[in-house]
Amino acid sequence: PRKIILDCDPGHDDAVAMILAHGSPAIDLLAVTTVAGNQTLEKVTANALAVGTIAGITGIPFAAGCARPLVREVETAAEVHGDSGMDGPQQPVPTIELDPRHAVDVIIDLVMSHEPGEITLVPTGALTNIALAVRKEPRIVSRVREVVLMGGGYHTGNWSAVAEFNIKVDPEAAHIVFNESWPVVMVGLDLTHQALATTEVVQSIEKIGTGPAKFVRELMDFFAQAYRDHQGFDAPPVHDPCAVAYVIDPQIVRTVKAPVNVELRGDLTLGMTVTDFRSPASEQCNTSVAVDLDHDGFWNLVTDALQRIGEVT
Ligand SMILES: Nc1ccc([C@@H]2N[C@H](CO)[C@@H](O)[C@H]2O)cc1
Ligand SMILES: [Ca+2]
Repeated sequence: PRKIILDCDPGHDDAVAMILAHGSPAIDLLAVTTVAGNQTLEKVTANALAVGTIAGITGIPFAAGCARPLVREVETAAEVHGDSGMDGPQQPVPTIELDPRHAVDVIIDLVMSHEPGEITLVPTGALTNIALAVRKEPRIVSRVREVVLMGGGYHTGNWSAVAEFNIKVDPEAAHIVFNESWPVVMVGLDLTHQALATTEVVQSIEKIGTGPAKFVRELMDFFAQAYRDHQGFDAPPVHDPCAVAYVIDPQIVRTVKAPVNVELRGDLTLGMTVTDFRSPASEQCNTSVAVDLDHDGFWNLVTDALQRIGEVT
């Protein structure tokens, strides 16, 4: 199985990413780390512990990271995720303890204690923790197998006309991550807007009939309403598990090699992941962007993971 660290800001879709990573036999989830984004660090961390409790994610470190972006002020997405950051389902009292270490140190400790090329980083929130980890311990760059991040978009934005939330809330961190020499796979909105939780999808999840499945169904109900009200979508795009799905089965997501860099100075374009498709990418290009999703294949991974998790007492 692929060893991953999931750095997230739960977040309805982060919660599904956690459950997919935990339930998939192709993934060995080594740690869950949190970063401020969808809601404050305190709230997204409480949500991560709640999801871990509901899905039975025990025996691995859950560690909180940065409470704000490297340079800018915190910006949350409360209108989409609600005041708790994961509105909708009833939240359990967490039975999982938070690791006392900072997320950045957990990431560094894990990467430096495993063989080079063993660990894949899967950030599904702002890139603040990843950028700081690189600055504190630059040697992780050559040891990480690849960074598969949910964020950005080559022709779409959701936090401005041209920028995506995870990148735009901490563009300096994103600039650092995209400009290191490690392989980066950008699973952006162009891809994740294909991962719609349609009525059929939600019904296939509900049919599983377990507590975790009910939890996901309730998450989707809230997310669907928020996306209908604020973004004019009939069904909500479930962004974050797409990054995990790529690690599970790269066939599920078609990618194209292309140079990507992050705009830090534009008035209109701050946080844009500028992608250069003009000519075939050079051999040295270490970034690729996700283009096409196998929709049925993707949702089958999610329902399969929920089936494998089964009931959690
Ligand atoms: N409108 C909106 C804003 C932020 C997010 C979060 N940011 C990413 C999508 O932009 C995902 O990681 C998701 O958790 C989703 C929707
Ligand atoms: Ca997220």
